[in-house]
Amino acid sequence: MSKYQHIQQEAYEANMQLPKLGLVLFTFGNVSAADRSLGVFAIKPSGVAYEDLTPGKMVIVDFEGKTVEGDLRPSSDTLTHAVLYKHWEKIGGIVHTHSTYATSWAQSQRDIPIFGTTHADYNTVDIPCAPPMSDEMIQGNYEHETGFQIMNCFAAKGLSYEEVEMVLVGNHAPFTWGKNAAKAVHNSAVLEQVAQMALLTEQINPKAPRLKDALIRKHYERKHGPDSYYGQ
Ligand SMILES: O=C(CO)[C@@H](O)[C@@H](O)COP(=O)(O)O
Repeated sequence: MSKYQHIQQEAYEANMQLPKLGLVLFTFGNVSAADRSLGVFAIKPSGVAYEDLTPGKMVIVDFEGKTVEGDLRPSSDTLTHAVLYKHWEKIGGIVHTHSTYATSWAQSQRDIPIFGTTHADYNTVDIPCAPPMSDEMIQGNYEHETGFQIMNCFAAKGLSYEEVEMVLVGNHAPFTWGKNAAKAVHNSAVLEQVAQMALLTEQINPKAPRLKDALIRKHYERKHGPDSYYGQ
């Protein structure tokens, strides 16, 4: 019996939500669940179909990206997860998908504008898109650099990972996170819905106005409590 079975179970259950929510095709995407007291996370094995997953197949990795337990190869995005766990100390779960609408915004290299209250319930800012990798980063370790691509974007925009729990990686696809894997999966589903609504909004009315800040504040604080608004 693995001493990591608790996070293997958490990661397994969260991974199995991705196809149920329509967020992945085939073996796309991956979810991880961390145990900070042990300094490790459990992550989906690379290239394994969701229907073939079991809790025991989740690979245990430390925050340096080194496999601690497991015979299967961890997800190809493992180093991105490891960088974020190492530097963003409050997150307990991370999701990466190639969900259609969020990925289309990521490929367009645009932030998702805040057009409505669905978005405002979860974020008071446009959902950020991290600029594509520099030539120098591309020559480096791609998955490792993706973690820094995300953190550099948040630093440049003055965003807190504890307030905004989602990002589009330019020319790639979305990553979301949260206090645990289930919350990160919830954020991935919300991101995909908001991305689809925003695309349709712009198609219906290319001049659709952004939501007024006063209404963003009202909606966000209704859900997250007074003085929780952090603005654009
Ligand atoms: O981002 C990508 C590919 O661009 C990955 O999420 C996707 O292919 C899934 O890879 P893994 O099976 O997790 O190694």
